[in-house]
Formats: sequence, C-alpha cells, structure tokens
Amino acid sequence: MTDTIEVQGLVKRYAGKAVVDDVSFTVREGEFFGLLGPNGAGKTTTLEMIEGLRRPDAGSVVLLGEAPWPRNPRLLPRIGVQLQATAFFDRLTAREQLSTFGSLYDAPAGRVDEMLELVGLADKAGTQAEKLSGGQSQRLSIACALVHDPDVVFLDEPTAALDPQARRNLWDLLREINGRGKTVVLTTHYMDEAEILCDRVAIIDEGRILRMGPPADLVRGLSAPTRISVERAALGLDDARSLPGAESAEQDATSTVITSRTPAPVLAALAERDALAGLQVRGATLEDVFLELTGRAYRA
Ligand SMILES: Nc1ncnc2c1ncn2[C@@H]1O[C@H](COP(=O)(O)OP(=O)(O)OP(=O)(O)O)[C@@H](O)[C@H]1O
Repeated sequence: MTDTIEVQGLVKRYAGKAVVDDVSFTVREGEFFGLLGPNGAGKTTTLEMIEGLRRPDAGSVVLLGEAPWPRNPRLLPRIGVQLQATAFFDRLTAREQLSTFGSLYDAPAGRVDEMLELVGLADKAGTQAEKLSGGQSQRLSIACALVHDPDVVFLDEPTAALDPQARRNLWDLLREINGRGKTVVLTTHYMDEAEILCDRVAIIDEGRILRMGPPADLVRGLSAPTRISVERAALGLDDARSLPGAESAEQDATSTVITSRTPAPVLAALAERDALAGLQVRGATLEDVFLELTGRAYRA
C-alpha cells in the first residue's frame, strides 16, 4: 500500500506557543484514519495544514505526492474537505448546493443525484439548506465534499452536536464512503466514534501525538483492569473483595463492581457462588488509554 499522506515534524505556533508541536504520521491509501483528542488539542490546525489551508511554521506535508502549501491547484480536484463550520450558499436547495459545488469541478450531471442518494437526502433535494436538520445539513456538507469524486476526504468533527441516532446514521455513511475506496481522515473528540470507525487513530493532546495505532491495539497494550459488575443483592462488598483475582470492589445503589486484571478466576468464583445475576463485563476502552497517558480523565 502507498502512503497518501506523509506528515513530518509539523509545528504551528500562535503567540509563541506551539498548538501543533512536532506532529508526524502517515496515512495509507484507503485507510480510515482518526485524529482523536479533546477540544483545543490541535486537531483542526493539523488538518488544515494538511489540506493546505494554513501554513506550517515547521515540518512538511506530502499529500498525494504533492506539497499542499502554498495552495496547490493540482490537489483541489483530488481532495474533499468538510470544514467544522459549514457554509452553504444562501437560499439554494440541497440539489442546487451540490450542483454548484459540482460545476466547479466539472462533475458529471448524474453525480448530484447519486450523492443525494448516497447521503440519504434524495427526498430533501428541493429543500433549502438552512431548513435542514443538524444531521441532514452535515450529510449535505459531506456530499459537497464528495461531489467531484476525490481520492481523499477530510472531515472535521462531522458528528459534533448531533443526537446519538443521527451520529450512528452518519457513521454508516462514513463507512460506506471508506468502503468505496476513499482514504478518510477524520477528527473527533468522541472516543467511541474513533474506536468504531477508524483503522488507526492518533491520540492528540496539547499539540502532541501521545499514541498511535489501531484502537484495539492501543487498548490491548494497556494494563487497564476489567470491570465486572453484578447485582448488588447477589454479592456483598466483603465477599467481592475476597474473590480470587479481585483487586478492588465497590458498590453503588444497584451494583457491586469488581476490578480485576485476571477476570477468569473472578468469573469462575462468581459462577461457583451462583452470583452472576445482572453480570456485565467491561474491558478497557480508549478512555482508559487517555487516562493512562495523561493522568487525567478524558473530558471532550
Ligand atoms: N488562528 C488562531 N489564532 C490563535 N490561536 C489559535 C488559532 N487557531 C487555533 N488556535 C488555538 O490553537 C489551539 C488548537 O486549536 P484547534 O482548533 O486546532 O484544536 P482542536 O483540537 O481542533 O479543537 P476543537 O475541536 O475545539 O476545534 C487552541 O488553543 C486554539 O485556541
């Protein structure tokens, strides 16, 4: 596989402070890559330097074999960009918005309807963009980024401010786009989103990449414990603490929760005592990775 994006030693400073601080990574052709981090971590700044919208203070970017800065017209037909704040043309319908974007790149006539279909807006083709819901409007902006059939798509927080159902619907769409062979680079502050969608993620905080890899590998590389919970009535606190393999235990109003790095003997002991009512087992997540790397809980 070839590298579609190569970022080396990227730095951006504002008022003397590095908000992107020596960031390096590569994205392979066809990959779904995520920049994951809390607000203000430097995700948008990094993305916009790759897109050629901001000038790096140091470091280099090679995108599809080209330098994106200063603005490189050879790249424009090959990349699709969805910015965090979507701007549509005033009073145009969804179809007209798409035709306008498409005409900038000589997109074939059928593309507009194909895109409306892809993003699930065929029945809203005649609706003015400002009358679309949050989720529909995000879908339209993704369609606008795709209408000229680019090789690489950049999406900056595409699901921010959407309700859970709209986010899930958008995830299906993003998978479909990646399934069509597009390289997708996404920024998000949602851990679950990165975990579910991305082939690889870079966890970024205060301008630096803390860790990078497939989400499952990052989680597996941790020594974070498993949490096993059962109904409170099924197991008392002292009993829970004395189970083989239990590191600690606590109770809330409804559950007894046991923390363990060797869950097998805990589960066996619970089965032996017939104390499995309401059993839930939760392994480590990317939130635990962030906690281990930064020493603080993840707050997007
Ligand atoms: N043009 C600018 N001038 C000064 N500071 C800026 C500018 N753009 C961004 N910053 C600062 O750089 C830091 C990183 O911002 P950036 O937008 O890249 O973060 P982010 O991870 O994308 O977060 P968010 O999701 O909130 O946009 C922030 O502290 C922000 O205030």
